[in-house]
Amino acid sequence: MNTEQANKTIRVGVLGFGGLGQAAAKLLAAKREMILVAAADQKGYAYAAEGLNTQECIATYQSQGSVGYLEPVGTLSNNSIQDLIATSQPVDGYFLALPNLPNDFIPSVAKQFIESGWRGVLVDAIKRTSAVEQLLAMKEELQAAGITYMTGCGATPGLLTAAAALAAQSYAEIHKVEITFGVGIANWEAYRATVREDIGHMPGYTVETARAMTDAEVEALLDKTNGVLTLENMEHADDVMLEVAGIVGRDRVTVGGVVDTRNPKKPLSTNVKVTGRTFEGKISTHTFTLGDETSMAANVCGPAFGYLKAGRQLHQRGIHGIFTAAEIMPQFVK
Ligand SMILES: NC(=O)c1ccc[n+]([C@@H]2O[C@H](COP(=O)([O-])OP(=O)(O)OC[C@H]3O[C@@H](n4cnc5c(N)ncnc54)[C@H](O)[C@@H]3O)[C@@H](O)[C@H]2O)c1
Repeated sequence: MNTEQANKTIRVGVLGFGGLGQAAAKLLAAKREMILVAAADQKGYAYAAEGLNTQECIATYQSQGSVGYLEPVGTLSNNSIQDLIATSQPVDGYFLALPNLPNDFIPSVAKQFIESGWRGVLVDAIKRTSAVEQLLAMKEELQAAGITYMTGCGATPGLLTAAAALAAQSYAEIHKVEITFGVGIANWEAYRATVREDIGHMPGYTVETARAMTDAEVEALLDKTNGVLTLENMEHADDVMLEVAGIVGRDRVTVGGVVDTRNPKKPLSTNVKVTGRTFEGKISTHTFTLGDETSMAANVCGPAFGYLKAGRQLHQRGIHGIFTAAEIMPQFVK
């Protein structure tokens, strides 16, 4: 890499190295414009200015439980995010692939960044309306800290919310936005936080009860449903994001889906339907459907880095604060 390329390359960190964090690292390995320099999990972190070796990070995490064991670039720590930020190593932007358990965990990580004096781009794929609302309320603090924060930038919320914002342009009035997702994963342990957070949306469960469940209790619940979770009327941030973007009131946005935790095949095609009235008075529905061959990981991590690139451009123009996936176009990462 020559000096000019090195200056243009965006140095990225991934916080959380579970299902999505590892997928993010794999995705970045094939990119030229971004390089993975930092990764953190619950027990440690790794940093390499010239770029981390994705295979080694994944192998170390899977065999020893933390990237902190990676020689010679890893450090074990029970306060990995705080310690990583404190090393003052240059990182332009972070993807927060962390569990949002409890429901204010990711906002509390954003606060750590604000207090540290670090300046750059943060991207999350957070799902709950109330969590995005906590972050939106931090707008002025983020602005003052020189941070450009992109929230709700995964698949849903994220790619599908952005598709709804685009589809809405045909209409004079939007009547409803309906998001239906199908997720197929081979085993629930690959995406523990995602599955636990989904259980938190089921009748009779909350974020707290889902968080407190042991692995055996999660298994027992999944045994009863043959591994399938059916989710309806979820508290999903697509609603507040489309409302804040001025597109449609949150009461007109619904999100639900089916997650099969025992089969990588999607149980149904993920789609968003946007119904409205055109200026000529015609009622119509646009439908945007994701290809069944694309995985949840591809549909979350691709947009997350697309929004990180867009956030970087805003940051370089001195535009700080917080933006959602419904307000900004992601930039394709080469
Ligand atoms: N918007 C979307 O479309 C979308 C889709 C799927 C998942 N998600 C979200 O992505 C997030 C990650 O999900 P996952 O299934 O990959 O999680 P996971 O459970 O597989 O991995 C979580 C990782 O975070 C690390 N971690 C936990 N606490 C930590 C701490 N205090 N400090 C540092 N690291 C810590 C763990 O060690 C682990 O590496 C979840 O919040 C999920 O809801 C969003």
